[in-house]
Amino acid sequence: MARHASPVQSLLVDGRFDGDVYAHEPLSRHTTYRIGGPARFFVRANSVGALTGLVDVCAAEGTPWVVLGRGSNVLVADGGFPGVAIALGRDFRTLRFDGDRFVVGAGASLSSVVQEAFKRAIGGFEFAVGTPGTIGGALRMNAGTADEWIGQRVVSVTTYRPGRGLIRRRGDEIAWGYRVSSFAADEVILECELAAEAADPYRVRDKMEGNLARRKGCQPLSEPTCGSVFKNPEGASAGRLIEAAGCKGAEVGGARVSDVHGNFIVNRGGASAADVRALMERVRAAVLASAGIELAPEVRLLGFEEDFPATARGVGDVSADASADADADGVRIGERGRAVPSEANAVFAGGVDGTLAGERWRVSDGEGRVAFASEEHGEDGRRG
Ligand SMILES: NC(=O)C1=CN([C@@H]2O[C@H](COP(=O)(O)OP(=O)(O)OC[C@H]3O[C@@H](n4cnc5c(N)ncnc54)[C@H](OP(=O)(O)O)[C@@H]3O)[C@@H](O)[C@H]2O)C=CC1
Ligand SMILES: C=C(O[C@H]1[C@H](O)[C@@H](CO)O[C@H](OP(=O)(O)OP(=O)(O)OC[C@H]2O[C@@H](n3ccc(=O)[nH]c3=O)[C@H](O)[C@@H]2O)[C@@H]1NC(C)=O)C(=O)O
Repeated sequence: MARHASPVQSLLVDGRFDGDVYAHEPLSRHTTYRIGGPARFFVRANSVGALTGLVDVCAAEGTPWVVLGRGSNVLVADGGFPGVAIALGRDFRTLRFDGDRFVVGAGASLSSVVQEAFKRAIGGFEFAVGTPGTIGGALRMNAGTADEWIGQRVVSVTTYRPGRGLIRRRGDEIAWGYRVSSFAADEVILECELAAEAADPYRVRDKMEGNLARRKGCQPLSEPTCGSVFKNPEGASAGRLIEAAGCKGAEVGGARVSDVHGNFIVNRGGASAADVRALMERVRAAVLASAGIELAPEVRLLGFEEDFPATARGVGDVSADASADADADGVRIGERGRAVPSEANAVFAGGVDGTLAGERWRVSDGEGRVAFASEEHGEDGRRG
């Protein structure tokens, strides 16, 4: 080990760290856009202990870190990300049916839940058919359509926040808005329970087939994209505005505004992040000029030095975004439950036992700090 290794490096090069560690890993390998420069470290954390130990060390050391799902809604800068990009491995990929609910690890794919619901004739997940990404990403973004979103199905979510520990909230204690939720910026979603209600299997199948056919008809699903680039402005459609502004087919380098759907920018092969970003700016300016509407990005930008203009309010800070929206627009968020300070929701504080990622664990003190009762993994996530 290098003499001057930082605590983060020491942890990651330790052979007992429960996960896979890649130094200078190109994030283009981990995004659906196939775009993005290297992360200083790309880490697949396989257990709760490994994950919490890692984010604690990053937070203490001031090393930037981010949690990625399938990279389906992110544009990573060509220069990469100078910190630790964390993906959720083994223990976070679980999916269990528990009578009236699914218990799902945040690293499981959204589509695995949709398929399991289909097999068991459970309704309420048909809207997500064909939607990429993990459950963690879906909860963070409150994935969905205009009428249905994942937050509606949430019974509870368990998260980890450095300095606060494990937090479990009921679904109605979380603010769910349009493509936004009230989790704090440094909160990692670990696991959730989703309501599973029996439904007519034929209706489930028909609804899924209808949604998939509609999506195939109007989205460039076979090309590398990040899904919708911009959020729909209140009462309007970003795709329609972009088409009306004459931007369909516009290109910068290898990036092109899809001919199929105006709100998709496709990587035609070899597009750089700078190409996509420049095209986003061009589209934003064109819509502002033609319709007087400022489009805000739905895609998350990672590793860029300058914020995209419309993200100036709380970049990457969904909780700031959500509470601001909740105040400004009680209909979209407020009526579905306001965010409650996380301290009030640390239901496991005080030593209450629970299960997480299939292991028994408990919280050791009233501060919400975690200590694992698990025999398999120690407190710092290293194999015993
Ligand atoms: N309808 C559609 O066709 C499409 C929908 N999508 C949706 O976009 C979302 C992207 O999912 P995915 O590819 O997994 O995510 P990404 O890898 O794209 O990550 C996007 C952001 O999600 C947050 N995130 C991901 N996992 C976690 C976690 N466990 N805990 C906390 N935050 C997390 C991070 O936000 P932060 O930076 O704030 O930490 C991250 O920057 C999904 O909801 C997907 O369904 C994406 C493309 C198309
Ligand atoms: C793709 C994503 O989510 C999608 C999700 O798949 C679909 C499924 O209902 O609904 C949203 O798209 P959307 O609002 O663009 O839905 P669409 O039905 O395709 O378009 C809305 C309206 O705009 C029109 N439209 C769309 C594109 C276009 O180039 N021109 C146009 O006129 C359509 O004809 C339709 O009347 C989500 N996008 C946003 C920003 O909310 C994503 O999150 O990444």
